[in-house]
Amino acid sequence: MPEIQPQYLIIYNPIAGAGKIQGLKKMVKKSWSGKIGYKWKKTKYAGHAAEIARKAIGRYDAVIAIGGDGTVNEIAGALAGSPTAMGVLPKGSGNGLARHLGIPMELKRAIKWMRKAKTQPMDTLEMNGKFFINVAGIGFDAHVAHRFAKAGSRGLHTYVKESILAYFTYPKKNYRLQWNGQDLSTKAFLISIANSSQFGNNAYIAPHASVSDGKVDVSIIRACPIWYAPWMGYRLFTKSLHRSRFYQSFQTKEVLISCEREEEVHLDGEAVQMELPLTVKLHRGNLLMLRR
Ligand SMILES: Nc1ncnc2c1ncn2[C@@H]1O[C@H](COP(=O)(O)OP(=O)(O)OP(=O)(O)O)[C@@H](O)[C@H]1O
Repeated sequence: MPEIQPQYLIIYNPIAGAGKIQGLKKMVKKSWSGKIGYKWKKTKYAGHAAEIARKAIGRYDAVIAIGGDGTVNEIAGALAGSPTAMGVLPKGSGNGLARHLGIPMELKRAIKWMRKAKTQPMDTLEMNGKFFINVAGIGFDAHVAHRFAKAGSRGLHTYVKESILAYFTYPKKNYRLQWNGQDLSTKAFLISIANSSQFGNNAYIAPHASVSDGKVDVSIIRACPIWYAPWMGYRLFTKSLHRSRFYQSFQTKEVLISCEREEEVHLDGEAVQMELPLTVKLHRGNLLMLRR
């Protein structure tokens, strides 16, 4: 008896990462022909990936995002709670979720990797009712996300430049966090709410996070002296932030975060303005993700 082929819808974001990729369709054809049935759709504007994914529910076995964390956020938000699975072929600048899931960063290898991937439930999150799947934050990283959105150019180079420029003037703020009957007031540089372990580019903000443990990792980076900042950077990229005395974290299903004034936040790296307080809620296992 011939095997039934799974049917995938590929959603391709042409502006993610470094832009157009030569020979992409050929790579998929060569690797998936006879094994996976698929159709292509290209996004035309921000928000388009979510619209396409919503229409694919029940019509395809999985929707595959070719893009970065912004594209993943849109598609995951549309598919969460549905029986249609999702897969990621990384093409962004940071690719935080794809890296956490161990998906090869080279597209050709990732396409081949996807052939043997199986669906597994993973957790998703919301902040004040807005969906996110990888990492959200308030404080310095959110401020950089807002600067990046206005910068006029994209890519890692712009991100690093905006981070350095912002670092010297960014004021630390007082936050209050409430979870599971606990109450913490602290002056912080940033607070991250992480489903996966990293922002992207192997910057591990929550070294021990799992996307399927039913818990979100809340990481607090406290104000540290300026001479210590390069060491914190080293710890971020070597998965050892938890060893720093300026780092604190806890795991929870829900958390309430208050701050002195209206705040810039980011959801999966996208700049968003939100009213305070921030209420974060986790939805256990409500997205089927293609993993190995
Ligand atoms: N055709 C398009 N024109 C303009 N914007 C688009 C288009 N298609 C998608 N977008 C938007 O592009 C933005 C960036 O995409 P994405 O986040 O996937 O890439 P990236 O920023 O390079 O990667 P990462 O988030 O991993 O760093 C998303 O917010 C998405 O909504």
